[in-house]
Amino acid sequence: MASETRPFLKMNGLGNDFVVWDAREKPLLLGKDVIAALGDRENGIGFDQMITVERSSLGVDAFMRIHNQNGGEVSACGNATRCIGRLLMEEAGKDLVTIETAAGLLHAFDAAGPRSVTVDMGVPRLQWDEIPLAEEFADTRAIELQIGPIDDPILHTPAVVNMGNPHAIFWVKDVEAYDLERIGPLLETHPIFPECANISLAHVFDEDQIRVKVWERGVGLTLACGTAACAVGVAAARDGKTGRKTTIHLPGGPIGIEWRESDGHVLMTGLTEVEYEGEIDLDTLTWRKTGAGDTPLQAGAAS
Ligand SMILES: N[C@@H](CCC[C@H](N)C(=O)O)C(=O)O
Repeated sequence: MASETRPFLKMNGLGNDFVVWDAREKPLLLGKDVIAALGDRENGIGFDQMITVERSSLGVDAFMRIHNQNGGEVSACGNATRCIGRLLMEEAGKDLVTIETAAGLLHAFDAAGPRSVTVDMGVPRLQWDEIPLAEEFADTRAIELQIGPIDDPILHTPAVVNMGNPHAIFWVKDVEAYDLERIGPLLETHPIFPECANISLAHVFDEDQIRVKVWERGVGLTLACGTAACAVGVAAARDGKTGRKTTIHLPGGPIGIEWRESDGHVLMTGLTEVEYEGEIDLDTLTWRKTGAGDTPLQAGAAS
């Protein structure tokens, strides 16, 4: 029997990278172990998330399925929504598309600047049981972690926000002063988070400018996380640390966040990039590059 070869695209949003499959015509079902093997950076293609574009049962532009590098399926990915939004807009020649996700319908539209896309990520959920947390907290701006894995009082009082997925934000003096690779896994799996959580360290360094490092649930350290950027922007404004429009500076670059006053929606704007085209033999999991990606942007062209 002939082996099955499938084309894919490798993309990223500020370094948060994805393998993207088009499964609208031909479904693609991969097991957790296969996804984790493909996501492995040493022996596989290597990615933070695997994104499967499927037909929407609601009749919008597409459904986007998201798997973390460890093979677990999750509901939200901000950077991938911008990347898939760009692909669908280019394909249809439109400047606004609607993407169905497990977390709801999201609208993506062309932002000013080449390859820059804005996504309306909807309304953040802020109640303790919406995060979700394992016990009740009236105020989610700073919850008390009773069992702290780390001997540092600052790391016991995160703000928590759900942006379609759970986020905990630890306000620190300097994000560089912490070994996030060591503390990230302990905080991600803290018993207060029944579904685990994405962990951000954040500090405001100038007016409405926030430096952030993220340990992603099911992935690890990442160059950028769109939903974390949204969650940090919301947590900062809620706390009066910033206004409602912020720039979140991640290791991979800046993301613009607006927590819109009129309707409480969070708008996220940032760059997208096609790295290369590839194809994979699904029987042997051997893969190769088949085409080039975006040409580098001129210095100063990004916005
Ligand atoms: N990289 C993403 C978030 C991906 C999902 C996350 N790791 C989770 O488990 O919730 C983003 O850009 O938002």
